Amino acid sequence: MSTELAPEHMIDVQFGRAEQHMDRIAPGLLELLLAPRRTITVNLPVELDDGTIETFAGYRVLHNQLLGPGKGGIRFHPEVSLPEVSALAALMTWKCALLRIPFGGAKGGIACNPKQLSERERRRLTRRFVAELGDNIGPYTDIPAPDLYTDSQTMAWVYDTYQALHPGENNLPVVTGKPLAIGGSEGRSEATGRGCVYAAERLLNLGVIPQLPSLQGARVAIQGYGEVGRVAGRLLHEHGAKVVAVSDSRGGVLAINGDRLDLDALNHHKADNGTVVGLAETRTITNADLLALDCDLLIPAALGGQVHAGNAEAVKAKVLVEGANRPVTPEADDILSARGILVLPDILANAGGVTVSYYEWVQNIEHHSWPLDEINGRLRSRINNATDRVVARWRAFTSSEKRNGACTDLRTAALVEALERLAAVLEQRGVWP
Ligand SMILES: NC(=O)C1=CN([C@@H]2O[C@H](COP(=O)(O)OP(=O)(O)OC[C@H]3O[C@@H](n4cnc5c(N)ncnc54)[C@H](OP(=O)(O)O)[C@@H]3O)[C@@H](O)[C@H]2O)C=CC1
Ligand SMILES: O=C(O)CCC(=O)C(=O)O
Repeated sequence: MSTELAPEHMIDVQFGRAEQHMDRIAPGLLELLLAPRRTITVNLPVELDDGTIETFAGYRVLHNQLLGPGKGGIRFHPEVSLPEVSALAALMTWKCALLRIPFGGAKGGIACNPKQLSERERRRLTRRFVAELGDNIGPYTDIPAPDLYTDSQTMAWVYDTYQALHPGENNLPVVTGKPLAIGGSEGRSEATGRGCVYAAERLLNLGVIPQLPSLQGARVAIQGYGEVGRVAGRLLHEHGAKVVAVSDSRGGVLAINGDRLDLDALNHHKADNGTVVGLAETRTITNADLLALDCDLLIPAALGGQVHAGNAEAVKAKVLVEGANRPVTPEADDILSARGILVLPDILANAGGVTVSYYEWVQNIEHHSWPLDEINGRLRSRINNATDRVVARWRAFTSSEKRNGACTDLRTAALVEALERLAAVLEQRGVWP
């Protein structure tokens, strides 16, 4: 892997860029906001359906608990590694601080190919992972949730395994993103895609791109057609935008004549064929083509490191909305910024998921459930508030900071906003003893 794509490089550079704007906190304490508090590696022997045993590596990183229990998803993917999970855990700390959610950051993952495992194998793998983690997760210490290639069913297995090991307690808040019947929240499965749309809408409404004042008529391309990309596409369509192209791991489709895709037909096609490729009235394109399409909004909603120094010059969108975690490298950030292309950063754009996870956690503790309208209303006001603060800080970056070469993009503004909150809490709490 090139240095540019290394997860620790991305996080270090992003953090360093924010640090240049912060003078209130001692350097030693600032480092505490970068380094993970605890990393766990477990080896998970699992019996496959054919009776053979395979051992999988699993990771859980607790990055920081300054604001509350660690919080973050569990992903299943062949490229899961400890550096990647650590970087994603740091993003969770910064995301929760930015959204003013009383959680710290954490992340987990298992290096596996979920598409080659049966449902029973994935269930055994999940149960073994939770059993190995033991008391290193808990309702008030470290709370998992869904991420790439995990879903509400996976979270039901997490809950059930933890509950079996800790009988007699209210363990519902140990994991979020559960099915509704097992203490899940209304709106959680849609929340990340919905949050992307709310953040993008607010950004445009704040007038940051005069020639694109709203989502109405905006041409959108989406990389990744899973939980995040699919929901973002549908809601953008409902807001009057035109989804012209989407992709998944097998390739992409572009509406013929640049017209909008028929999303109902697309969903049926994906359900029947396992891919978006081959939808009627479309032209097949590659993922590389999709990232370079002439459109207003580009939403990377799949893997990290997709927009990099090698392809950032080809991007033609006016705004990138980071549905995925860390899809744009720092080197690409520089290129996009120099070309006047805005990047709505992951810690804001995809924060809808953890926001509604927080609501699920509160509902579980209160033994209560809130209606969907209330959840979506709370989500919208929290995303709007965070977007307003990020844009205000971005606008306040002075010309002297720009002259001195400090990074003054939306990502840096969001990170400074998050780190200043963490730094203030760190100072108030004091360093033990
Ligand atoms: N779920 C959540 O609540 C949150 C998710 N995120 C981030 O959003 C991103 C997507 O997550 P989510 O939607 O939940 O995941 P899903 O597993 O539901 O969907 C992932 C999608 O990405 C596609 N994909 C995988 N590999 C590639 C590739 N190489 N090129 C193009 N597309 C690819 C998949 O294709 P295929 O369908 O062919 O497998 C699938 O359509 C991740 O980065 C995740 O960390 C961030 C915050 C919260
Ligand atoms: O919902 C959550 O708690 C975390 C979601 C997540 O992993 C993320 O925002 O990247």
